Amino acid sequence: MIRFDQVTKLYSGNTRPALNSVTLEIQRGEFVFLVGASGSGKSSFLRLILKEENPTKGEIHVLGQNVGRLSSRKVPYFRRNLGVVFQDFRLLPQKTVFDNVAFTLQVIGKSKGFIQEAVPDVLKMVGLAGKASRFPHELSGGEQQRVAIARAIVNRPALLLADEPTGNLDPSTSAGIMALLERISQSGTTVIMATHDAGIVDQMKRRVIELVSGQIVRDERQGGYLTQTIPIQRPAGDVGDQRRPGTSGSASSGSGGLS
Ligand SMILES: Nc1ncnc2c1ncn2[C@@H]1O[C@H](COP(=O)(O)OP(=O)(O)OP(=O)(O)O)[C@@H](O)[C@H]1O
Repeated sequence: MIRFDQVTKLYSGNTRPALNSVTLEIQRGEFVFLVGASGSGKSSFLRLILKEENPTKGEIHVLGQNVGRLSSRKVPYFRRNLGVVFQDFRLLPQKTVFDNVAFTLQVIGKSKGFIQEAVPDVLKMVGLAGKASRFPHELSGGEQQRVAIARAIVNRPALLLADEPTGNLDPSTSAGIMALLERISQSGTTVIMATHDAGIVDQMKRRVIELVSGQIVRDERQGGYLTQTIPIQRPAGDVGDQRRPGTSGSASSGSGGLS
C-alpha cells in the first residue's frame, strides 16, 4: 500500500533534513498513528505521500505506484484515491454542508445522479444527515470536522491521511471523531493520522510510528503515545546506555516492534 525506501527530504534553505532516510511499509487496512514533537517531520511525511512535495533522496510507492515517476498530468488522478483531513477543517465558507461535499465529486466529473445519492449517504455515515443545508459557520467544530471527513471519504479512497484532525476539538468531540475514523478504517480504508493527542493514541492501541528529527525511532504494533524506552541514535562503536534519560526497561519490551 505504502512503501518508503531510504526517503530523505531536505527543504531548500534548511541544513537539517525534515525526513532522514526513512524506510517503512504500511499495509492495506492498517490504522497508523504518526507521533513526534513539533517539527519532527510528520506533516512532511504526509505531504510526500500526497506528492505535494518530492523526496530529495529515496523512493516512495503509494497504492502500487512509484510516486516519483508520476507525471504532473497524472497527479490529480492519483490523488483521487487519497482523502485528506486537516486540523483546521478547510471547508468552503460560502458553500453549504451538502455543497462542500458535492464539490469534490463535481471536480472529478461525477454525474448529478451519483452526487445526489452519494452525498446524503456519506452525511448520514458521519452523523450529519439533518444538517446538509447548513453553512460551516452554523456548525460546531466537531461538526465541521465531520463535514471535512465526509468530503475526504465520499469518493471511497483507499487511503485517508489525517493531519492533527482533533487538534482543534475538545476531548469528547475528539472521541466522536476517532470513533468515526475507526469505522472508516474498519471498512477497509488505510488511515494514517499525525497527532499530538496522547490520550487518543493510548486508548486506541494501534500501530504507532514515532519520528525524532526526521528519523523513525519507534514503530510499534499496538503502541502508546510514549514508550518506556526509545533507543537513542549513537555513533557506531559507542556502547553507552541506549535509553532516553529517565526511562527504564528494554527497547523491545512487550510492544511487538516492527522494525
Ligand atoms: N515548506 C517548507 N520549507 C522549509 N522547511 C520546512 C517546510 N515545511 C517544513 N519544514 C521544516 O521541516 C521540518 C519538519 O516539519 P514538519 O511540518 O514536517 O513537522 P511536523 O512534525 O509536522 O510538525 P508539527 O507537529 O508542528 O506540525 C521542520 O524543521 C520545518 O521547519
